[in-house]
Amino acid sequence: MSREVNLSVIGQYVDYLVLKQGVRKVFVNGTTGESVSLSVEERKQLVEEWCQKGKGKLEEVIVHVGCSSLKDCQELARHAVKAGADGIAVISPSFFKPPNAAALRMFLQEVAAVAPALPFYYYHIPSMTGVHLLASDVLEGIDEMIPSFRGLKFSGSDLLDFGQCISCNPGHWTYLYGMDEQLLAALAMGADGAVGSTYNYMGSTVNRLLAALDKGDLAQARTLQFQMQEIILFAMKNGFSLAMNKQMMCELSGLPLGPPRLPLLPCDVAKAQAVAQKLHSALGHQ
Ligand SMILES: CC(=O)N[C@H](C=O)[C@@H](O)[C@H](O)[C@H](O)CO
Ligand SMILES: CC(=O)C(=O)O
Repeated sequence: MSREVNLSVIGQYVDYLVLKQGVRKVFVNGTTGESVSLSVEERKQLVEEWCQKGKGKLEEVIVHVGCSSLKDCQELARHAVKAGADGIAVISPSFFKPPNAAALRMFLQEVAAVAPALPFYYYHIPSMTGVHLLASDVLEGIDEMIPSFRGLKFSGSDLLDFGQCISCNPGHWTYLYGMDEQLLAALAMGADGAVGSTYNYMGSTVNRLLAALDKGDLAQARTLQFQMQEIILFAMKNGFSLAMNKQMMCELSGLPLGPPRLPLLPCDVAKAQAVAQKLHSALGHQ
C-alpha cells in the first residue's frame, strides 16, 4: 500500500487556497507535504505541478529540498531552479545528525551552492528532526558562506533562540514562524510571516490576525490568536497529528487529498470532523 501521490487535485487546491483562504504563498514538500516519505521523483513532480498550476495565482512558491542525502538535496535544488520556484529551504538531516552547528552550516552551504540564484532558507524544526542545535548558532557566519541566504523558517517554541536569530539580521533576511498556536508572540519578536500546517484551513484567520496587527489593533489580533489556540488545543486533545491535519484539509477544502503514506496511519475521520466543527464554532461560522 504505497499510497500514491495524486497530482490531479493540486490545481483545485491552489484555487481553494487563493479563493477561500486568501493564501498566495506556499511552502511545497515540507512537513505537511510528507516530503521525507516521498521519492525524489515524486517530489519533482509535485514541484512542477505546484509551479505550473500556481502561475498567475500564487505569489511565491518556496520548495523544501531537504533529504538525508546531500546528493538528493542538490538534485532537488537544481530541479527547483528549472521548475521556476521562488526559493528553497532545507531541514537538518536527522538520522545521521550534524555534530555541531558548523557541520549543519556546511551541509546547507553545499546545497545552496548548486542553486546560487535562488533565495535560500534554513528550516528549523527540532521537534521533528531531533536536532536540537540553536538556530542562532546555525546562522552564525552563514551570510559569508551562503551568499543566497535569505532567512529562516522557525518551527520551534524557543522564542529566546528566535529573538537571537532576529537580532542578528544583516538586513535582508526574512523570518517565517511555524508554531501556529503562538504566532502573535513571534510577530511581537519580529517575525515577518507565518508558515504552518493549520493555515491550510485557518489561512483566512491568520490573514485577519496579520491585518489587525498591521493596523495596530492588538486586541483584535489577540482575539484571533486565542480562537486559533482554542481550535488547535481541541485538536491536540483529540490526538492532533499530521494525519489529522491532512483529514482537516480534506474536510475544509472538500477535496480528496487522501490519507498519509506509511509509516503514518490515517486519522479517525469522526475526530477530524469534530475538530472541523470546533473550528466553525470558534470562528463564528454558521
Ligand atoms: C512541528 C510541526 O509540525 N509544526 C508545524 C509547522 O511547521 C506547525 O504548523 C504545527 O503543526 C502547528 O503549529 C500545530 O502545533
Ligand atoms: C507546515 C509546515 O511548515 C510544513 O509543512 O513544513
